[in-house]
Amino acid sequence: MSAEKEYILDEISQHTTTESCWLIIGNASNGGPKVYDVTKYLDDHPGGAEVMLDVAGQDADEFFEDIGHSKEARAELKNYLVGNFKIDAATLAKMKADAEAKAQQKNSGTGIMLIVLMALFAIAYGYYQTQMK
Ligand code: HEM
Repeated sequence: MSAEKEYILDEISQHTTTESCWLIIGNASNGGPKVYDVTKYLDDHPGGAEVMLDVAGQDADEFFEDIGHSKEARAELKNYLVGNFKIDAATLAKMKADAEAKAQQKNSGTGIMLIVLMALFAIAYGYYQTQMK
């Protein structure tokens, strides 16, 4: 079996037009990010060419998943596979930083929730105490 071709972001990001439109789709849950040349599919896409051109040359996985594409759409996708997305050191570092920033946001969100919950509990307890007297 020949090894699948690998592309780095620098190369993928050149393909952003109706002449040549590439997308990165895929994540850890479905075999990893892969590169698709969807140029020929632009006019056939039921969601229109514009949405695909908006994310051309980039990681479009989140957009692709958010729409909730059907099984048929996922099968169609396979026809346009050109290779794997090779994450270079700079992209990996950026993805790590983004993930950490997101995780931190989540944590601070949980922290605030905890404080609000404790405050509510304190009020409820105070109320309970006054009612018991
Ligand atoms: C090669 C990649 C893609 C394929 C093969 C594909 C295929 C399809 C298909 C078959 C549908 C019809 C509904 C369904 O069967 O799920 C659809 C709808 C749609 N797609 Fe895609 N799609 C691709 C990429 C994308 C991307 C990257 C976006 C967004 C950035 C997108 C946005 C949409 C939207 C907005 C609709 C319309 C949904 C609706 O009307 O409810 N698609 N796509």
